[in-house]
Amino acid sequence: MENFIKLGRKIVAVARNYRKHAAELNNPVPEEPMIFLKPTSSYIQEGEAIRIPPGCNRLFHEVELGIVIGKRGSNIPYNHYLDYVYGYILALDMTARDLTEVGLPWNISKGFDTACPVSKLITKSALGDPHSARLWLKVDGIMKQDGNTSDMVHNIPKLISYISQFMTLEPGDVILTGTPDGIGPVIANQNITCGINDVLQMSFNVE
Ligand SMILES: CC(=O)CC(=O)C(=O)O
Ligand SMILES: [Mg+2]
Repeated sequence: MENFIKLGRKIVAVARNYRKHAAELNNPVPEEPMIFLKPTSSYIQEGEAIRIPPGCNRLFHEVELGIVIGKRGSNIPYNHYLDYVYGYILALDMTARDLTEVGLPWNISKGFDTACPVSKLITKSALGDPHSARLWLKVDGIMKQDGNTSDMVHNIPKLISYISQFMTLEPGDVILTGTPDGIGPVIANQNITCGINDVLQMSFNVE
């Protein structure tokens, strides 16, 4: 499972899961988790660059905690969620915001090649409490996002139990848990560095 990318399973992403982020976009906070999919062809790892998709003039960063699923399951009970978590990753849900604003679906605006930069796997023990993890992101060294997973509207057991009512979760699937506030634009030749607690940092250039 260290190599969740090679397994090529699905990326399930959660939208508007932090109140301040929903507010910065003037969006309502959904009562139930709001889910979309990103294709696994959008994965990149450190050493690869983020590429601005054709027609995009407002590419935005979103730093997120990702959950890597370790066991197949559907209708997973809330209290059993941890049995299905293999580990975690730090991820970017890169978003072509001008394409998102054209309307739904978000397949291209959030699914273009390079739209999902990810870290290597973080073990459960290395992360500690996933509901108390600092997520931060800097663009060219300037802090833009500085949030904490304690502010998630729908927590990890809720996300796993909710999603698995509709989609069987499989080993290697990744759930992106939504972004805290502070999202903003990046342009070519800028650098994004982000981190989670003192556990891990990663860095990507925009091409
Ligand atoms: C509209 C969005 O970008 C929603 C999203 O991806 C989020 O993390 O919130
Ligand atoms: Mg997102």
